Amino acid sequence: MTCHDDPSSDQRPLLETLGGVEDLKALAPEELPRLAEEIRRFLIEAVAKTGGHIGPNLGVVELTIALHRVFDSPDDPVVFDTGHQSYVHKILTGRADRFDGLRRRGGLTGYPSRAESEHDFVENSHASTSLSYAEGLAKGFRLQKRDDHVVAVIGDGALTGGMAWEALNNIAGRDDLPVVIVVNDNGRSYAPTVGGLAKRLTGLRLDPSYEPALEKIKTQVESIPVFGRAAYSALHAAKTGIKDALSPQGMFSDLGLKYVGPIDGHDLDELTGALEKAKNFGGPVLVHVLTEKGHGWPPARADEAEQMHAPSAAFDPVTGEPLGGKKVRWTNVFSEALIEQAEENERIVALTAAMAGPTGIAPMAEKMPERVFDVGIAEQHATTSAAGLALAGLHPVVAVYATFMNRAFDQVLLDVAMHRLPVTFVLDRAGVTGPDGPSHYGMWDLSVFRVVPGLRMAAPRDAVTLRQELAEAVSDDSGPSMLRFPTGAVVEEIAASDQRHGLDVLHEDEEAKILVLSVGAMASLALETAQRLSADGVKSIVADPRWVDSVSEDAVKYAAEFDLVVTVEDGVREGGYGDLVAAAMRDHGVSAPVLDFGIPKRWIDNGTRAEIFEEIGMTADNLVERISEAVKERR
Ligand SMILES: Cc1ncc(C[n+]2csc(CCOP(=O)(O)OP(=O)(O)O)c2C)c(N)n1
Ligand SMILES: CC(=O)[C@@H](O)[C@H](O)COP(=O)(O)O
Ligand SMILES: [Mg+2]
Repeated sequence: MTCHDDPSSDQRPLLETLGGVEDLKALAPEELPRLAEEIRRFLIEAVAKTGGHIGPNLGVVELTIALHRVFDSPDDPVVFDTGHQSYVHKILTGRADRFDGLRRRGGLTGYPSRAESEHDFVENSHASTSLSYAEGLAKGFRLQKRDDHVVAVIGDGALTGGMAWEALNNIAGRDDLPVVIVVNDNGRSYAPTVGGLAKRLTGLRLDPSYEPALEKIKTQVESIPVFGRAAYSALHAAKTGIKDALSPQGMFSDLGLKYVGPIDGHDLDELTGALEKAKNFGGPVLVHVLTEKGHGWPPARADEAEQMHAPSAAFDPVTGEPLGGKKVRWTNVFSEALIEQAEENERIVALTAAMAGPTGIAPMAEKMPERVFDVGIAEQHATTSAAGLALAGLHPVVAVYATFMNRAFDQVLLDVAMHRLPVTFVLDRAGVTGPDGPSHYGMWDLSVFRVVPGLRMAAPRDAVTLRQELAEAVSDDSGPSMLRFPTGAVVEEIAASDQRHGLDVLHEDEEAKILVLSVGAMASLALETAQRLSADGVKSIVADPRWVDSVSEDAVKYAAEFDLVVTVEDGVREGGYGDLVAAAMRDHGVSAPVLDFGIPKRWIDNGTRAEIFEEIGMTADNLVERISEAVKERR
């Protein structure tokens, strides 16, 4: 343990002296601003190499320092909502030396990880869950007569998710729960947070009667020689108390929640005072902390669109500019195609759950602001609001990441499909994504949504089919439709040589005895496999079904002409397209075996998309080997 009595005694970077939270608690208060500065510099240098959530984490440096000095993690669990802002927490809990592998296979994950540390609790990267975890933990502590606290750090964006309010209702219903809710209010999700809640929070943040008054007091009092700081910290307590009285906190206190704030989330003294107060309150309390996303780093602050929320690749540590070339991504093609469709059809409107930029909706919002709706991080509401828009005679397009669509299954099934409403869902990041880990893989949609009666599902294989299938979807008003495509760069065209039995033929050997059905972007892998098989004298046809929610009788009869049917999909194998084809063939008495390649039903650690495909055998080497074996067995 390094002596911290006299900060000047040890000029080593403080960060290097921190082995864990105990070392942090041993630091003198006057050393903390230097530590915060070191952490900021460390974050920028480290995340610039790997990509990651630099903006959100620069915003919680002081907050996380204060949290770990006031509370006793892990006895007092600190639960981070969404978890993308937990890098500082990882640094302070002894993992600074592992950031060179951030978000990389075998390295530090970009979210809390129980395998990494006893200080980590929630690994799910989906927003708005933290308060429910905290409420459950606190009830468990009460039952076990534990007198520890539970701290939940939830962003203003995550607070727009309905589940957070379900939890708040329960937390506020019991005044004995030792829950400290820290609302990390930076006014942003990616873009500025939307809705009445956001307006209310902004009102509190921008309360003119408070900010300048505070600034004046701070400057005048702190300038008093010798006693200035002591006098100011004494005023702090009084000010926070006065704040409670002055600023109308109806929104939370009406719920029965004790409200503390708003607190300057970059003022360590103020934060510490407020968190100490919350810790000693003895019941559920909400601390409203005002922070800036990207705080302390001009390139992040200057990024109007997203304040460098989540640069997925390396960037220049000085300018923040992305390194590496720009490629045309699936999202870009969708973004342009949506505008083309919307310009031709004024009934088309678009909805996003706080991700207009990442899902490609933003350009349409620029051009047609009255026809684009950002509902906050609220996919369930987005879905049923779209049902309402459809009932009003419009054709809504709901753009979400495939993994986040999971939570709106009931709304898709009953609020949209049972009413046969013309809503088109566009699922970006479908299949294996990579660095964000298993809760971000869009691997369940093909299995989960294909059981929805009347929902048509398309999986485009390239930019051309994305445009075509989006046009087909938004012009079909007979019921709902869903398109899904992966993250990353897109191939402009994988041309079909023929169309037969509702299939696009992409590759055809003469006298082929194997039919390979590839779903969406898996066409490239299927073609590489077929070419390798062909060279070995194993003849096949590769075909793309385009619409993957059903298999026509015509297509099944065609499959009966082959000795072996192979399916390849970027989705969980259980209940996927391969199962659908096998069932359709059984139903029609077609006996050819089906060899189905999909993502195994297990939690797969993060990595690049290629690393994960290698791990699960979604490679031409493995497909060639497995198909060749199957052919040999049939001889
Ligand atoms: C259910 C769900 N929808 C969308 C996302 C994508 N997402 C990740 S972070 C984020 C913004 C979070 O905003 P906030 O909670 O305010 O945290 P901040 O980044 O501002 O600290 C979003 C929309 C998600 N993780 N989960
Ligand atoms: C935390 C979160 O859910 C998003 O920020 C996500 O990390 C973005 O993923 P992409 O990098 O694929 O857009
Ligand atoms: Mg926010």
